[in-house]
Amino acid sequence: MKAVHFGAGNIGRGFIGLLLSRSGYRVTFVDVNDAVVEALNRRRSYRVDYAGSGEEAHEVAGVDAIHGSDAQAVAAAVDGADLVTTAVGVGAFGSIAPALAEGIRQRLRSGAPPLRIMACENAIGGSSRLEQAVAARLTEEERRLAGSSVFYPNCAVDRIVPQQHHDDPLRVTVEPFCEWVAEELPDSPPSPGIQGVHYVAELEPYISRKLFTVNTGHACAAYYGYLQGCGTIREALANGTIAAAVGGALRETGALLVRRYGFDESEHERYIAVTLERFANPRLADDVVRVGRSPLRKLSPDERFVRPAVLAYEAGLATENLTNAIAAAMRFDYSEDAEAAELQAALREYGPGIVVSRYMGLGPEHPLHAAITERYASIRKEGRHERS
Ligand SMILES: NC(=O)c1ccc[n+]([C@@H]2O[C@H](COP(=O)([O-])OP(=O)(O)OC[C@H]3O[C@@H](n4cnc5c(N)ncnc54)[C@H](O)[C@@H]3O)[C@@H](O)[C@H]2O)c1
Ligand SMILES: O=P(O)(O)OC[C@@H](O)[C@@H](O)[C@H](O)[C@H](O)CO
Repeated sequence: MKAVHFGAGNIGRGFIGLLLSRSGYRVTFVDVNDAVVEALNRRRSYRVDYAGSGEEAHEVAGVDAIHGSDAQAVAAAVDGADLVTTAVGVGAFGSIAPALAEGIRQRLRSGAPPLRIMACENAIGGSSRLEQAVAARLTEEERRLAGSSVFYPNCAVDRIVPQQHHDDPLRVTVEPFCEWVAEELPDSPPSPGIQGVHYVAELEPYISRKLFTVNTGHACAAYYGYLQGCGTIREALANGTIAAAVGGALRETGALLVRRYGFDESEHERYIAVTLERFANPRLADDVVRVGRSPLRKLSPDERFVRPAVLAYEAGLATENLTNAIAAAMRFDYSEDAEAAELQAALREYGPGIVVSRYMGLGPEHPLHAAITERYASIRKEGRHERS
């Protein structure tokens, strides 16, 4: 069985590629990082280390890579694939869509069997968004044919894989925990057996629980930590005030998740406790600037802050910790992050009110708008950020 995986980065090598290989797939990575593509093709294998479980390192073998700029080769690989996955970040969908569309076009011509494309990204409806990007590059007739032979199950993937500091560009250290939940689509051929993948009929509760617990809590720790000059998430959580703010935000999203999806309250408390233990893993140095990366994406309406805050507000639940964390995120001025630079430029040029309306979709009439802008005015950067 052949899998084509877009994005040979941290989660691509440390989670998706690893599980696919363990499940018997020959994995071809597609990436735009020259050094990673060259090393994968030269060595055909890489090593995954586990931070802290006593579990032995795993050698992922039988892999190769195609450079993303070689659109013809990428399309041919998609044409010959049994499965396609991605972990490139949703911002890169526009650049992988043309070669994916060409690969699908070739499959339609050759009468290839049905194909599943799973976007393993942190996003609600990630695969559906990729489907839209690909569909925009197909003709109406191709879209009709692809509609019954190319399937895009949405996914929730969870494993903390920090920025790597190995000399070897392929070696990757991951936390032992992992979870991959995928949608079982009606009217599609049976889902492939992939070790560790849990199929569900309805993904929304799972992606919401993951994004609004793991990622909301992570982002809170990152933005407050950054403001206090912390280098890592673990360091941020050692600060009692930050830990309390993260706990407060997770109580707010927790109340929403329990109310909206019927999760058992005590089981959800356990889920939060496990999440916080994972953040504090002493063998994993996770930089606040990695976790806080791309703040405009994280502050967008369907993401980890604004969506739970709006839904909680509409349900009559507390939102104070979430709105405070949004204000902290607006102070993320890490100059090496392009979105942080854009956010700070917009704040300077238009002011916080316009930024909240434009990027978060919360107009001045929304009660959360004033809560965020008032809190933003009182939050200051206290420390100088030190990278780990
Ligand atoms: N790292 C984690 O802890 C983690 C966990 C769960 C989900 N995710 C999600 O996985 C995705 C990737 O995150 P990551 O941490 O692995 O990031 P990363 O930067 O380590 O990896 C992304 C990879 O995609 C490649 N890429 C970018 N544009 C590309 C293109 N046009 N074509 C081919 N390759 C391209 C990059 O070169 C890089 O190797 C994101 O959506 C992230 O939210 C990350
Ligand atoms: O990948 P992002 O930028 O959406 O979020 C940063 C981290 O919160 C994220 O990568 C987590 O480590 C991951 O989602 C854990 O499963």
